[in-house]
Amino acid sequence: MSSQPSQVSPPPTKVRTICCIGAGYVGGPTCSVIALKCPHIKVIIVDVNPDRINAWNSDDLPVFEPGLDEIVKQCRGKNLFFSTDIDEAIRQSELVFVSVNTPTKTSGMGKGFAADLHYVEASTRRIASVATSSKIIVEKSTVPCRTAASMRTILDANSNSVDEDGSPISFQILSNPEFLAEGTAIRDLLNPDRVLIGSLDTKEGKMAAGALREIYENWVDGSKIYETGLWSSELSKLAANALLAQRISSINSLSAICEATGADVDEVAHACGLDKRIGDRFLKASVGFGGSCFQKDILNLVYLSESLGLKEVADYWQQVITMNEYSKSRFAKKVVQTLFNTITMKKVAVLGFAFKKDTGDTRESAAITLCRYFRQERALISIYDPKVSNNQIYLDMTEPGVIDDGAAVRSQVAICDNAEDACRDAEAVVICTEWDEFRQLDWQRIYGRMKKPAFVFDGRGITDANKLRSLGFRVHTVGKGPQIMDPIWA
Ligand SMILES: NC(=O)c1ccc[n+]([C@@H]2O[C@H](COP(=O)([O-])OP(=O)(O)OC[C@H]3O[C@@H](n4cnc5c(N)ncnc54)[C@H](O)[C@@H]3O)[C@@H](O)[C@H]2O)c1
Ligand SMILES: O=c1ccn([C@@H]2O[C@H](COP(=O)(O)OP(=O)(O)O[C@H]3O[C@H](CO)[C@@H](O)[C@H](O)[C@H]3O)[C@@H](O)[C@H]2O)c(=O)[nH]1
Repeated sequence: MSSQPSQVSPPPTKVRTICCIGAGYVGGPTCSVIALKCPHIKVIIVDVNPDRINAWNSDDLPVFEPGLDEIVKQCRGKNLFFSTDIDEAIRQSELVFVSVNTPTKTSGMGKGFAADLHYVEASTRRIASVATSSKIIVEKSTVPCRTAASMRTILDANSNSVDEDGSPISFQILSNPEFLAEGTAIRDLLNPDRVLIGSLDTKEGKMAAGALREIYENWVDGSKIYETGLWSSELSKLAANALLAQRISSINSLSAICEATGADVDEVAHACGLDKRIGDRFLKASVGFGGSCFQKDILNLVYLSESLGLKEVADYWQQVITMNEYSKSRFAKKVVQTLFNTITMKKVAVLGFAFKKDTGDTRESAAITLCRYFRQERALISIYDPKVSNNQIYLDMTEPGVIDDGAAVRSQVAICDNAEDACRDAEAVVICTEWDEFRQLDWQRIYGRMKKPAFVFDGRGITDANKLRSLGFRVHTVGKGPQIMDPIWA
């Protein structure tokens, strides 16, 4: 060690070891793909939750994603490690991804809107306190615009370390938001539309961005890697989710007009999507969007706009959420009204509980909202989902803070091993998730075992309504013209 502290040690330019703080839906798959594509890099994924880490180290991974198992099995123990030793992983790494949860705040200032950043802050403080060499810190979590500035302040104020040459260590912060969608995470990670890297416009900032770019270039074409300023990168993540969710709320608002007029929302979406300026993707009418991101990130954008004094902007984006709530409640009301205005003690089968197909994730799933409506109406609910665990369903159905609600839920909600069992003796089938297996159900057999009249409420537009009607069902599909025009229904 030299006696005179020299200049601040610059950010690393070569990355040999990566630490990812947060072994969740993003950190796990993202860093597993990095390990797969960069065999020369050691990747350590860490978490405060030992159960999660144990699951990552087992045959039963905590996240279901098509293709993920194979990648983890191929890399685990070679250059991919899952650990609870966060400090050691930070120390070993030149680059640290912060991929922790940023849920909506449930109390205090900004309650119900602002992102709760305390997991990000805790991770940042931990990095500052244990690092003994300069590092690149990468915001992977979705965060409000200018979070990197707070992280930088915390890092600079809390790190007194010098590296092995006696130079004070430094941190460069990058924003590298993740755009994967659940259910297609591995496909999205292997072939992303773009990789966004935000950095400060300084020599050190650009060097750090270059080091991260080099990692992605092991499998992503350089032309797809877009470097921007830090604040643009942070805001782009919120903006992308807001624009995507806005499309769904737009088509769902039109589905209400379709139902009232006899227009068909799929035809309307197709006709509009043929215009290249609009495009045909992400225009599938549904019972409402779910997932851990859309609502949270829009609320975050609403809060940001309000904090900046931009009330009209906040109101504009808030409407996307309002329309989504309306879509769910409109659909639930349709079920109750159609079943002669009461579902008390009637058996309602709910097919699908995940927020979309090919995931076991239920966060903000429309099925939760619908089932809660049905519970309030005192229906008997039988649920089937191919991937969601029974415990998760019971957890989601239980009202927090209500005494003995767990027992009440179990007396009102049954969980079945397959769709046909869920539908047996039911008065209505409600399709909440577009699982492929629901497209191939034996509807004739299901009809034979249901109470009559037998109703199907298709919240995802995946059934052949005319075929079902020919079997005797009465069918409501979201966004499909008025039932008064259907002679069987009338
Ligand atoms: N889920 C998605 O599809 C998706 C996609 C893109 C971006 N994002 C964003 O990525 C972030 C992570 O989302 P997720 O779905 O992976 O969340 P998650 O809840 O599945 O995982 C976060 C993990 O971080 C861990 N953690 C929290 N604080 C920690 C700390 N101080 N030290 C170590 N571990 C800690 C938690 O225990 C948890 O396992 C969020 O900001 C989210 O908005 C999510
Ligand atoms: O045309 C559509 C498309 C989607 N959905 C619903 O919208 C929700 C969200 O779907 P999707 O966006 O496919 O899944 P997420 O995993 O929530 O991914 C979104 O949120 C992630 C977290 O920020 C981003 O990284 C992704 O780019 C963004 O698509 C689900 O309930 C879908 O059923 C519709 O109702 N109609």
